[in-house]
Amino acid sequence: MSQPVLQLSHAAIYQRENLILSEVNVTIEPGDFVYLIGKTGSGKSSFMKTLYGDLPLTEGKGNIVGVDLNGLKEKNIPFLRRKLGVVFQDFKLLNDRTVIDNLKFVLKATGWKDKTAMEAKIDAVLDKVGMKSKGFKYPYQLSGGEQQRIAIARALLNDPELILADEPTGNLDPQTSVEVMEVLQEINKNGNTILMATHDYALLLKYPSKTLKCDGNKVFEVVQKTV
Ligand SMILES: Nc1ncnc2c1ncn2[C@@H]1O[C@H](COP(=O)(O)OP(=O)(O)OP(=O)(O)O)[C@@H](O)[C@H]1O
Repeated sequence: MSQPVLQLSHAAIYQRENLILSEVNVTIEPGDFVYLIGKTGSGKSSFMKTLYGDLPLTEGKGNIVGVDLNGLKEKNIPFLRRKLGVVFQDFKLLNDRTVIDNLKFVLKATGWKDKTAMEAKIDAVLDKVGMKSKGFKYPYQLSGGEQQRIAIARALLNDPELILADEPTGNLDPQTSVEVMEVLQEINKNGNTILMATHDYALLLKYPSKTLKCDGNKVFEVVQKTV
């Protein structure tokens, strides 16, 4: 049996002294595609931030990609982030350099040295998101959907055990959202585990999958009606 990529038990999530979510019990297995839904302010981002070490886990137990979230030290956060791929609503690409240089920047920052290996990896991740021909563009020369595909490529660079996507389609129109979702579905089919926070119910209906809901300070699994 393989280990879950995420296991939270009796976890509580705080923003400073404010309790946002309590009694959180969540398990994600390798290969899963899991949605995290809930109204604005229900705690989706706080949940995600706890998982990538931006908020400390002070109550309950948490293990993600083999890293213990309890007492996670500042100096171990880069190690955790290397094992995760994080995708944000606002892409967070560096506008002063090309797509290839954005990706190279991350590889160098995570210890890659071999130029040929870096080029091959960049080529491979751009291919996965259908953006091989756009490597020489600057982010501002790309559409929102294309920028998000580059952000997904960036998340794939270090072969993450889990991809955390926080409202990845939040800034995109419905058609572009579907295109980005197709990319996420494809990489999930190829074996990547994905947790995606969203409030886009149209996507949930179109691509049904295991769904967790934040509501009333709790997280629980909801069963989707497939029509
Ligand atoms: N930095 C912060 N300091 C204090 N409270 C915060 C902070 N960030 C968020 N909160 C509070 O935590 C609660 C949960 O917010 P969070 O951003 O996790 O919700 P969300 O479900 O992601 O909402 P949205 O869909 O709008 O992003 C809200 O009540 C919010 O006001």
